[in-house]
Amino acid sequence: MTSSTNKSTNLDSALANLADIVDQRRDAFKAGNADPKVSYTALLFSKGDDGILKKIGEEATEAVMAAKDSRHAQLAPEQQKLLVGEMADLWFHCLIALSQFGLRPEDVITELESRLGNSGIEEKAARKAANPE
Ligand SMILES: N=c1c2ncn([C@@H]3O[C@H](COP(=O)(O)OP(=O)(O)OP(=O)(O)O)[C@@H](O)[C@H]3O)c2ncn1[C@@H]1O[C@H](COP(=O)(O)O)[C@@H](O)[C@H]1O
Repeated sequence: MTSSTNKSTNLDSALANLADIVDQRRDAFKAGNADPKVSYTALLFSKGDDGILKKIGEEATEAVMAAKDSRHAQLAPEQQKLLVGEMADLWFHCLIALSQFGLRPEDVITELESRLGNSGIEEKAARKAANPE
């Protein structure tokens, strides 16, 4: 597996390039120029909000199950490979959802970057204090 000190790919550009393909498929599908029988991406867009969001739930569950399997197998390489595959499926379907809602992975990266250095514990405590139930 790739370590954080051995980054062979540019994460930003990899996600942006895939999002470009997804957006192109979305626009082509809307224009009647992408066939859901040929393009899996077009097939997802043909299912609309509910179909796309349902798929994220399914892929998230598959990723959780793969992670449990990998832990059970003490992170054996074959199980780790399956887990990476399931996480890739989940990320891909998240890109489809972002596209469906007119958003980009850059929006998510900007949000994550804005949180850098902010303690999650402190952020949650401040939110609770501002909105006590
Ligand atoms: N990155 C992906 C990608 N990742 C996953 N998938 C598809 O997502 C689906 C995963 O869903 P499932 O888990 O339900 O698949 P499954 O396990 O085969 O099905 P089940 O047995 O669980 O029912 C599979 O059909 C995968 O092929 C993807 N399909 C497309 N892409 C990218 O999107 C581009 C455009 O794809 P098309 O629109 O199909 O041309 C491709 O060139 C790729 O770069």
